[in-house]
Amino acid sequence: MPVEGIPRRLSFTKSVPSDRIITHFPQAYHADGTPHQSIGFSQQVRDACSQNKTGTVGLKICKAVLVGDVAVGKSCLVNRFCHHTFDRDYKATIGVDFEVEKFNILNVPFNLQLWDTAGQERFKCIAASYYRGADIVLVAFDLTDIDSLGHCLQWQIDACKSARDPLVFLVGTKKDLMVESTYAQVEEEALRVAKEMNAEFWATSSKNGECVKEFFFRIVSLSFEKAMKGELNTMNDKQKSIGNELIKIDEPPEDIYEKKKFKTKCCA
Ligand SMILES: Nc1nc2c(ncn2[C@@H]2O[C@H](COP(=O)(O)OP(=O)(O)OP(=O)(O)O)[C@@H](O)[C@H]2O)c(=O)[nH]1
Repeated sequence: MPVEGIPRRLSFTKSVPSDRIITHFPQAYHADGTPHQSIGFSQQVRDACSQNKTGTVGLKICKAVLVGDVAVGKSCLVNRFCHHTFDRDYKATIGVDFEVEKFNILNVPFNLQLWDTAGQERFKCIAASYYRGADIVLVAFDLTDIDSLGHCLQWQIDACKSARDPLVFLVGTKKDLMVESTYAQVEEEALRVAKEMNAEFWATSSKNGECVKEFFFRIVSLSFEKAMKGELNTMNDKQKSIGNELIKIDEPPEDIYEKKKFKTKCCA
């Protein structure tokens, strides 16, 4: 099925499952919990996608690392999104696990590489070696454990050390275990921490799936928009430098004038 409003000529949709096609910009979880104010893909990005001027974006893999305290629910979050499963038994992650998810955004292929790291102290060294070059840092905490929220800033600092100006998200897990009144208090504190981290806040449940798909669609869409804008800037810079080269070629080099002057002088 072609995506509505998007040309048929590209058939990337075929290699991507139908539930990984993004045609609309997903909204933030909480209006006060995000540093990203845009409510849609920019016109510049939409135009580039519809004209198939996407450069190398479709070939790149966007790297996301998921960090946070032990047993906050990182692996469950990944498994809910990638495999639609939930395991109530705790199995510690040894070092790291990773998944690759293929998306189609505005008819452009976009790949997400998701690194699920171990929260246990003894694996921290191994896990940290996978932070390098991350485009996205996801810091998870357990909504029922306020201490895990308190450690998020440090997780962010550690993960961002070797990342490349990443988008940062603060994600609360196990929302199904919260009663409304307690949740409201935790959310207030989480919004404060998110602001301090310049991160976008989300609250999810891997048990019942609440907001899990929306969360991943949001991170991948923001990342796509950022990658596209970077690519368009690079393409503009290249065009400008080609333009400058042409101007240089049009103008005769200075020494031609010098030779002419010399000739005139000799003939006179
Ligand atoms: N009720 C409920 N339990 C959850 C949820 N997410 C995770 N859990 C439980 O929390 C425990 C830990 O989950 P994991 O996903 O293994 O935690 P982790 O953060 O990956 O742990 P490490 O790999 O040790 O860092 C498991 O017993 C899960 O079943 C959730 O959304 N709701």
